[in-house]
Amino acid sequence: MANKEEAKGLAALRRQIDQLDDQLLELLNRRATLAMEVAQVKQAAGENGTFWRPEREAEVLQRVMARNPGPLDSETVAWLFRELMSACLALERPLTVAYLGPAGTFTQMAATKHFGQGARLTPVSSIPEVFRTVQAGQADFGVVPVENSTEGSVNLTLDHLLDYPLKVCGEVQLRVVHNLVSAGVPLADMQRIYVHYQTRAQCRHWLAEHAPRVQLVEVASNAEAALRAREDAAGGAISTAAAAELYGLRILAAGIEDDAENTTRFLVIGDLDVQPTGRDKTSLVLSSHNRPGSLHELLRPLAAAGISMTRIESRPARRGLWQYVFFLDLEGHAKDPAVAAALAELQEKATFYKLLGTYPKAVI
Ligand SMILES: O=C(O)C(=O)C[C@]1(C(=O)O)C=C[C@@H](O)C=C1
Repeated sequence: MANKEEAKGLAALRRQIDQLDDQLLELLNRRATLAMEVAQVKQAAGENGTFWRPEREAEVLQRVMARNPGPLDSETVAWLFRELMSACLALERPLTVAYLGPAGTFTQMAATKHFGQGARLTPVSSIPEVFRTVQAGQADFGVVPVENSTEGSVNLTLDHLLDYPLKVCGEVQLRVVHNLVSAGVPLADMQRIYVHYQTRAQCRHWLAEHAPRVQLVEVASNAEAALRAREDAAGGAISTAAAAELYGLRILAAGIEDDAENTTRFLVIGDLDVQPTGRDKTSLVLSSHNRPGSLHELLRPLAAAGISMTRIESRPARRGLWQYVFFLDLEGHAKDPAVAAALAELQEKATFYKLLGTYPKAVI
């Protein structure tokens, strides 16, 4: 009897869900039709580049997160709307995105997080290759890792930002979870672990405690580590859960990164000027005279204008001995009047100055 009642209750609820789904379907397609009209407006205005508008997407996400009454949490709502916009954009004009592959890397996860499932993602073999592919017009945008909360900067990305005329059009933050995986061999019998150098550094303590005598073999990416372990009956890998699933490996230990907050920040690179949203960041690179106090003096306009610097990183300039360039991230958009004035002053004082990009802060 109770079961019959339960079935009746369930059927009634499901009828209501079906009704709402019909309404949602209608609304989703009405929204998609509007996005197609937006495409016509862009075309009529003579736009022939990408139709992607990161500032508008950030605004939509912030708006729905702020208005979300629950019980869905705001991050989930933002994920849903990200996918919705991705699907709408694919109807306007599909977007192509090159990322540091192979499939199953954190960079792929970051690219999907930022562009959604509607974008056509292409794995390429290295960070320089991402830059080259975008510069050659073979992809609209590229996604590369730039810094990790445990391990610091990805120098190859910084050096290429300096060398290429591409712009930073966005940032993506991703919680990075590492796993010990294998095709079957348990840790006790493992002779080798394939691991990317950044990952190795992020799991240093775990490896010292759990695998002190296992040989560590360095590979070019987290996904390659999984691929190598698949071919090696005595080898394991540290890799992503996505790569383990993709390549048919077992997860032996999950979440083995030393810092439970371990996060990587990625940059979107391309040839697009992104408009202000009110919650933006600006990235630039500069150098100063090699004199005591000159860096302090160079950065004074920022402090004077109350602009907060979220990051500063020095790298050898690779021209001249002990010459350095400084990578800076600031709060605000380069078009915000206070930021624009401070940047003009910086540019005047610096011996070298390059604006890398000005873009919305990561929303999710
Ligand atoms: O507003 C636009 O410019 C659109 O193209 C519409 C839309 C959306 O679906 O809301 C789609 C893609 C853009 O990246 C931003 C927003």
